[in-house]
Amino acid sequence: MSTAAEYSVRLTDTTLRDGSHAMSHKFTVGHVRSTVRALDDAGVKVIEVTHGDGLGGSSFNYGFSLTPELELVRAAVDEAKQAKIAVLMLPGLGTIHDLNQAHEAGASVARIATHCTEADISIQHFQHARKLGMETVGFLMLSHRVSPEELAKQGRIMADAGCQCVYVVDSAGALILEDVSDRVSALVAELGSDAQVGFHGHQNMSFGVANSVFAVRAGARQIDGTLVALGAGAGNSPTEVLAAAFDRLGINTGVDVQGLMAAAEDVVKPYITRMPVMDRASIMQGYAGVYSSFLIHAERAADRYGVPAWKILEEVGKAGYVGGQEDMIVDVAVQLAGANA
Ligand SMILES: CC[C@H](O)CC(=O)C(=O)O
Ligand SMILES: [Mn+2]
Repeated sequence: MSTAAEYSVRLTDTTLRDGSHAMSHKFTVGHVRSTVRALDDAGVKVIEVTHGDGLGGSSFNYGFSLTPELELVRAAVDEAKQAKIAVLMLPGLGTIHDLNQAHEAGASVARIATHCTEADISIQHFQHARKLGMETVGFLMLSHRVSPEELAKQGRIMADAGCQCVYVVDSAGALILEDVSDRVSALVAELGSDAQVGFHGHQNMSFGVANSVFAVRAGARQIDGTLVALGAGAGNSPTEVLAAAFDRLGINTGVDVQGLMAAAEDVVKPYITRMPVMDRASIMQGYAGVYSSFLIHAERAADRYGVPAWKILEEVGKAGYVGGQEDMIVDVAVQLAGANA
């Protein structure tokens, strides 16, 4: 293992994508411009801007965006002086057509996300993004659901398709320390120089930053965060804390730590309508291994059917539902309400 001073890591900020879940997809062009300006000035190299569920996510099932996402992407591209603008896409929810439009709007990084056992559905999207000249990142979501060895095999599928960095995505905030480093190490061993490895953490059990340190020490070279932890579930690893902690550990990120603290405090905090919190429902997501973006859906179902959100999420965890099965949350709530009656 190398010493901390040898590490160099690229931070990707996804306040304007994962944070969209916590904002009920109500970002405005003004939010995007002020956030991109602050992140760009602080030296963050990649800024993700999309509906919380990726390109094409604005829908009845996932929640409608207040502002069309291409308008937000264009504003971000216009505002950024040095940062690349990234978009996220889940094959099936978004299509190649959406990717083309995002590219035309100026996005230069394509982040393609699949469930951790379904990497094969991303092949044509990586191939296409590379043809467009975009940088590519692969998201293996709910990474806690499979062993490090299985995750590495899925990463190999993405890398062979043209993915340049495969992420261990802790969508449920369920991974704890060595759970992360074991997965990152397995991917690093499998991918070698074919692709980098990244880590995307959630705070449901408060491990986002510590897990990111473990990821870096195991060889991850791209790390995600959001300002003020704004994101699904109890939120993401806070970018400003990642920057400060990495700086103290001698992990080079090239960002302005004070600038990010100011961005969090003065730019993002004032517009947050719902602060990410570790409460019974979000902690249950980490504990039971439930997709973080299910939180708001579970809270709505809880209000409607009179059963606690944490209980719905506990049952959703037992059932093992994955992203895309949001409608099953209502089903679980109805069952619980029926059992209570
Ligand atoms: C839209 C997919 C999801 O929110 C991606 C992600 O950030 C995660 O799985 O944590
Ligand atoms: Mn996330």
